[in-house]
Amino acid sequence: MTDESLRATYRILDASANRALEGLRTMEEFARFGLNDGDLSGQLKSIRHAVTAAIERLPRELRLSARDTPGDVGTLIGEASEYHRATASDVVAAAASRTAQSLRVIEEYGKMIDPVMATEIERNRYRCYTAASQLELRMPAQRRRERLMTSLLYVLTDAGPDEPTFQATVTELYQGGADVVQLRDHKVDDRTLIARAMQGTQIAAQVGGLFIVNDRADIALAAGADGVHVGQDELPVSVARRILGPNRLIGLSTHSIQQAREARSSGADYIGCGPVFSGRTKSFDDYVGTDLLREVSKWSLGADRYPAFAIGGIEASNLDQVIEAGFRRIAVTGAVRDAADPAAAARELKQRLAR
Ligand SMILES: Cc1ncc(COP(=O)(O)OP(=O)(O)O)c(N)n1
Ligand SMILES: Cc1ncsc1CCOP(=O)(O)O
Ligand SMILES: [Mg+2]
Repeated sequence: MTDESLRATYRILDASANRALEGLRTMEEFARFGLNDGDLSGQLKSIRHAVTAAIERLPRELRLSARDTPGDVGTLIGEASEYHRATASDVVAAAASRTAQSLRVIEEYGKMIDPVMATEIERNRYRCYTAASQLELRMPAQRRRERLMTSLLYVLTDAGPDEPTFQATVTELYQGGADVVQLRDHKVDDRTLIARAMQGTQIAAQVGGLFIVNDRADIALAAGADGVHVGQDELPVSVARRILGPNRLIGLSTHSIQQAREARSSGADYIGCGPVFSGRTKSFDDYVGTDLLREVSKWSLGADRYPAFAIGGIEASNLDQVIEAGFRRIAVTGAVRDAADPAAAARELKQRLAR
C-alpha cells in the first residue's frame, strides 16, 4: 500500500469510528433517559466500549494524523433529510442506520490493516443490529406516550349508522382539536366494531391523533389501535397489558384517589376520573364532583404529571369548575356529539383547556 492510500484508509477508519461511536451514544442516551431501560442502555454501552477497544488497536497517532476535518469534502454535502428529525423515533432510526453503515465500513477497510480488529467490529455490528432493533421496536410506545402527554381533549364517540358517517365524525373531531378519540359502543356487533376500529385507527395515524377502543383489548389489538380503555369491573390492566403488549396505551376509569394511585402502580398509562357531573350519556348513582378532581390533580401533577382526564357531564358551561379544580384534560361525549356544530364545540373546549 502506498503512503497515500494508507493515509486515506486511516482517514476512512477514523471518520467511521467517530460516526459509529456517536451513533451508539445517541441510541444509548434514548434507551437510558427516554425509556429508562437499564438493560438496553447497558447493551448499547457495552457495544460502544467494545468498538472503542477494537479501534484502539489502531495506532492513535496514525488515526489522528490522517484526520483532516476542514479538508473533508463530505462535510459540505448535506441532504435536507439530515436536518429534519420530527420525533425521537426519527433520531433513533437515523442513528441506528448510521451506526450499522459505519461499522461495516470499518470492518471492510479494517481488513487491510488489522483483521483481528475487523473481526471484532463484525461481531459488534451483529450485536448492534439486535440492540438497535429492540430499541426501534420500543419507539411506537414512546410516540404514543409522548402524544398522550400533550393531549387535553378526549372525545368518546359511537360507531354511527355506517362507515361514511363514522369517518366524517372522527375526521371532524380531530379537525376540531380532539387529541384522543375513543370508540365506545355497547350496542353494535363485533364485525361493526372491528371495522370502525380499523377505520378510526387509520384516520388517527393520518392526522397524528390517538385512537382508543373502549373495553375490548382484542378489538384494539386486531385493529392496530393506540390502546384500550377499561373500567374497574372489566379486564384488569395486567391482563389487558398481556394482550396488548408494552407498546399500546391502557386507560383505566377511576372513582377515588385510592383507585387513581392503584391505576398508576398497575401500569395504566392514563386514567379517566369521574363521573364528575351528571351527564347525557350514562347515568350513575353517585358523582365524584370536583373534590376528587382537586385531590387527583394535586397528586397526579406531583406523580410525573400522570395523565388524568376528568369525565362525566363536562360541558362548556361547567368547564371552569373543572379547570379551577386543577384539571386541564377532559373526556366528553354529549358536549360535542349533541352540539349543532361538533367541530366548533370541540374547538371551543380545546381552546379553553389550552389557555
Ligand atoms: C376516558 C374514559 N374514562 C372513563 C370511561 C368509562 O369507562 P367504564 O367505567 O368502563 O364505563 P364504559 O365506558 O365501559 O361504559 C371511558 N369509557 N373512557
Ligand atoms: C362513559 C362515561 N363514564 C363516565 S361518564 C361517561 C359518559 C361521558 O359522556 P358525557 O360527556 O356525555 O357525560
Ligand atoms: Mg368499560
